[in-house]
Amino acid sequence: MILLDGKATAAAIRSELKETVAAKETLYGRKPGLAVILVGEDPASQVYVRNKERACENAGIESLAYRLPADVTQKDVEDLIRELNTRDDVDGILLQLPLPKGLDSQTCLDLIDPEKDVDGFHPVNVGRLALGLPGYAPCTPAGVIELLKRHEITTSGKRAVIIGRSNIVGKPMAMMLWGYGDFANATVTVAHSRTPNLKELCAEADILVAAIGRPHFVTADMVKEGAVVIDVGINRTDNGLAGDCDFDAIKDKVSAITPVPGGVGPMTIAMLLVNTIQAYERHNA
Ligand SMILES: Nc1nc2c(c(=O)[nH]1)N[C@@H](CN(C=O)c1ccc(C(=O)N[C@@H](CCC(=O)O)C(=O)O)cc1)CN2
Ligand SMILES: [Mg+2]
Repeated sequence: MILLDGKATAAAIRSELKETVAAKETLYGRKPGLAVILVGEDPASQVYVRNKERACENAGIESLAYRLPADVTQKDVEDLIRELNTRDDVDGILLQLPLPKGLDSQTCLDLIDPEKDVDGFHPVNVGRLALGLPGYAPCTPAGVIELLKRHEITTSGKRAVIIGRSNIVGKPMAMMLWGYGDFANATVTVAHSRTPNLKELCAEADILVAAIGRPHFVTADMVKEGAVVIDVGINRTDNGLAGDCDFDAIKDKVSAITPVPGGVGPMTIAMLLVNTIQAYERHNA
């Protein structure tokens, strides 16, 4: 069994990026800039934003954090995005999700300049991904692809099952597994809470991606012998962080598996840096 160590892989990517940034900074005369908007006090979001700021700092990216109170108006968030769109020192803009109740995240995401949309959530970038055009891919599924690539796991001709159909993970993951650059060509099924015979379906998967948000949902009987299992779940339980997969029960059955923590999560942040540097290069082109 190969442990798909996202923490180590992300660290390797981050150190490669640090060199790229140092070289580009000399060329362009300024550091890349990432604006991060965090609204409210959600504890998990605070952790992720802090980790993003730290990762930026280590890579030589200027991070500009905007921490807004939970009772901020929709208009104030929108005005901030409009201002960041015009700023020359800001290459990437990200709005940490979820937003507190009462704020409309899609309206905010729609306002982000697609060229600065390093999360890949703007409809233009979603469309570009669907069409196989250059753009920004969402960081979590992009991190999964990068983790597979760096472990020389191919997907061509394989059967992939994704559990979960979110805009952040399930939908873009499907698009990327069936065709993303020179990678992919999997046959993809997107399953969800109303999929009949879910266990049997999952048990046919060569690649199983769990992104359903339920601790230890994927049990040994749902996993094919020798499958590659990608656990995207990060569930906070009384016993600490738990993935969507029952790691201990399935680890001896699989050929490769991501741990939680230390799997897909750190890759998400590494891919955010990749997208930000890409935005910086395009901005300076
Ligand atoms: N604007 C965005 N919002 C959200 C995204 C996103 O990509 N863009 N994804 C998730 C949260 N997320 C990044 O924002 C994220 C989640 C988890 C991790 C991570 O490194 N997890 C660690 C565990 C850390 C912990 O919780 O203690 C791990 O898995 O090892 C990074 C980023 C939703 N919102
Ligand atoms: Mg991200």
